[in-house]
Amino acid sequence: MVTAETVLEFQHVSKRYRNGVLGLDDINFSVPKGQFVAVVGLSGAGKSTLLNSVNRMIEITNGSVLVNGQDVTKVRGRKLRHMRRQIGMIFQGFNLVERATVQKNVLAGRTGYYPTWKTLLGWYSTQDQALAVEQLKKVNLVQKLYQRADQLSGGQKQRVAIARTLMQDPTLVLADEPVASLDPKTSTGVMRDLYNLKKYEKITVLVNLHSVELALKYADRIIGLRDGRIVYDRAADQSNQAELQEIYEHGKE
Ligand SMILES: Nc1ncnc2c1ncn2[C@@H]1O[C@H](COP(=O)(O)OP(=O)(O)OP(=O)(O)O)[C@@H](O)[C@H]1O
Repeated sequence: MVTAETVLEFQHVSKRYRNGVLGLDDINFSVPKGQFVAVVGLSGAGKSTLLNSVNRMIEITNGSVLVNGQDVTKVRGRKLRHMRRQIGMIFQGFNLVERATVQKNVLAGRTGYYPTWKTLLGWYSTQDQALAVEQLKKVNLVQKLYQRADQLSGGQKQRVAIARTLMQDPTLVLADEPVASLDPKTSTGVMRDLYNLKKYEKITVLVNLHSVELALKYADRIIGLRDGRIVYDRAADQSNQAELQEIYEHGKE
């Protein structure tokens, strides 16, 4: 049921790819405001398909996805652009403009608020430039403001991506394997920054993770996928490693 506090809701969502593969098979769940959800499962279980169906990077074939009560499958044009502003995305590969400065990369998060010609010319208000500094402070990277992105470590790049997302002022952040290419210590730092989005900004976070250990450590709730279906959905503090292991058994692989 959708309440005023529900940020994300999947209602009977299925996705069949053109080759016949059922990426998602009747997915139902809702996420209240400020919850940190980890989605775990084997490679090919449907985690990316699930995440990408929220901001319409893929089109679902059945059901509805609601963000803040609005059915994302029904919005077009300006409304779609507006809806996408509410959804921040964090990727495994960071998706920064490597040759641009940290400042430019963070300001790019504001793109949805400007006409395209202004962003192409790099015209951002002084207010937004100050905001970029504020966001970088939150991820402890303000000292890198004028450094080029390609000079940063993987962990620093992901934190720039988090600051960029904050510029959007999102209500929901989706992170697809955000720490998959980082070492364990750096991963912990990035996970903590994601956790802080929930803690200090009350942002709802949905993160695809390979690591059950990280899911148990940072998430409020763990959703397990297998062959496109939800096979596990429980609070993290009521979960244990042995039960979670079940998600990884009996799969196709
Ligand atoms: N564009 C596509 N066309 C056809 N089938 C696809 C496509 N993308 C994904 N699939 C299939 O859909 C299923 C779910 O894939 P998905 O990438 O969502 O899984 P995942 O859990 O994110 O895996 P990984 O961790 O490897 O990214 C898999 O069987 C996959 O092969």
